[in-house]
Amino acid sequence: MVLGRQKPNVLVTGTPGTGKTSTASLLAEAAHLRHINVGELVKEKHLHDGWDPDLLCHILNEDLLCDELEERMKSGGNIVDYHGCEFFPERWFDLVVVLQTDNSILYDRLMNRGYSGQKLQSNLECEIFQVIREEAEESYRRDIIKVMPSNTIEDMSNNVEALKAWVASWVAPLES
Ligand SMILES: Nc1ncnc2c1ncn2[C@@H]1O[C@H](COP(=O)(O)OP(=O)(O)OP(=O)(O)O)[C@@H](O)[C@H]1O
Repeated sequence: MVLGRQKPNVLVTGTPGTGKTSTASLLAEAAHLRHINVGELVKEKHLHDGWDPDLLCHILNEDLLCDELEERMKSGGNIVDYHGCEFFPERWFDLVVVLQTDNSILYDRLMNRGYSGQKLQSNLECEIFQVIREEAEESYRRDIIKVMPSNTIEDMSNNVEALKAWVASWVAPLES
């Protein structure tokens, strides 16, 4: 495998509301990595095919997003934050973090954000059925996946500390 990056790329994924953006931004600061909030990037650079009126979100154009990210990923040192993971090239990531939140806690977080109806329901089901965890396990090697609880602030700070230590001990794989 030819990689050539001097810092690792980390994917932080999980159901909306599990704490990806909060965790990724703290980790970026702690480990001196670049945080890429995919939802924001998609809006900012119009990497979508319009608006989904049922789910009330942009319809991601995966090809445009991957083209946009390719160069940044080559140089390494990125934390990518997104609620999906199966369409990114596997070679981009050295670590895939799946955040998980107990359903009653997630319910409160999503309600606080004003989610309701189908959007609330589909996100809660996504977490109950561990859709993102399965997606990660089908898309990446098991040994690079870390499933982490994200129920409390203490969980978040433990996760950031553990991930910061992982980044500090990361050694670039030998190119061949
Ligand atoms: N581990 C945690 N403990 C307590 N509160 C948390 C935790 N993780 C996230 N939160 C809170 O939950 C809300 C959602 O967090 P955040 O925006 O980071 O989630 P997200 O997974 O990035 O969501 P989205 O995919 O919609 O962007 C925020 O108000 C945040 O402060």
